[in-house]
Amino acid sequence: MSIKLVTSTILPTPFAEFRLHGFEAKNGKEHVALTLGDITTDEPVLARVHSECLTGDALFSLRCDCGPQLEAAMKKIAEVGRGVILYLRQEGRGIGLINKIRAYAEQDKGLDTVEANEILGFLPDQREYDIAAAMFNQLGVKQVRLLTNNPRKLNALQEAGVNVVERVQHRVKTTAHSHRYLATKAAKMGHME
Ligand SMILES: Nc1nc2c(ncn2[C@@H]2O[C@H](COP(=O)(O)OP(=O)(O)OP(=O)(O)O)[C@@H](O)[C@H]2O)c(=O)[nH]1
Ligand SMILES: [Zn+2]
Repeated sequence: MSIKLVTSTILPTPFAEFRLHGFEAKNGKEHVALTLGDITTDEPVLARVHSECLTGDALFSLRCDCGPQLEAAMKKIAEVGRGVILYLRQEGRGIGLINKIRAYAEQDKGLDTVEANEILGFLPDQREYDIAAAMFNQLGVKQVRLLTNNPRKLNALQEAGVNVVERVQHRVKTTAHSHRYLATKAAKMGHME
């Protein structure tokens, strides 16, 4: 999929002063990347490919681990002084915000996160990672150390042409609310320790 880097600016945060890059995809979707330091050298770059989760990233939801994972990625990158976060607008594993709320309503009735997607007619995970490869390329990133526990994401990124030289574990604390969700991801979606 074609995507282009449109504009960049400074983004001061509590963790570091990042650069914020705005991308526009051909389908009209807008994505962003945060970068810190010189990520264009040959040394592998600590990287996180984060999928949008409005409820977790912005509304402090305890149903998932997305918000703490995003914060942890920003902190880890700030600590080493160099890295990149791609923030992909693939809300709800690609089904969109309203459908994710529908899926949560199904989970309120007892289904797990995979069954809820399926009963609504979706695959458990509809995300695509081709744009991530294109974004890394445009940012000049050559090799990455990827912060993830998700084997599907790892494979999809490699298939899309991203040179992942290392998988870096990216676990955050489980809460009483996210416990079942995380257990289902481990059991049914192969998420790693
Ligand atoms: N459809 C659906 N999407 C969800 C649900 N809970 C979280 N999400 C979405 O799942 C995505 C995050 O996916 P995860 O599998 O948690 O994490 P990941 O980024 O793939 O894996 P890691 O790299 O290990 O964190 C975000 O787009 C969330 O909006 C849910 O119950 N149903
Ligand atoms: Zn989430």
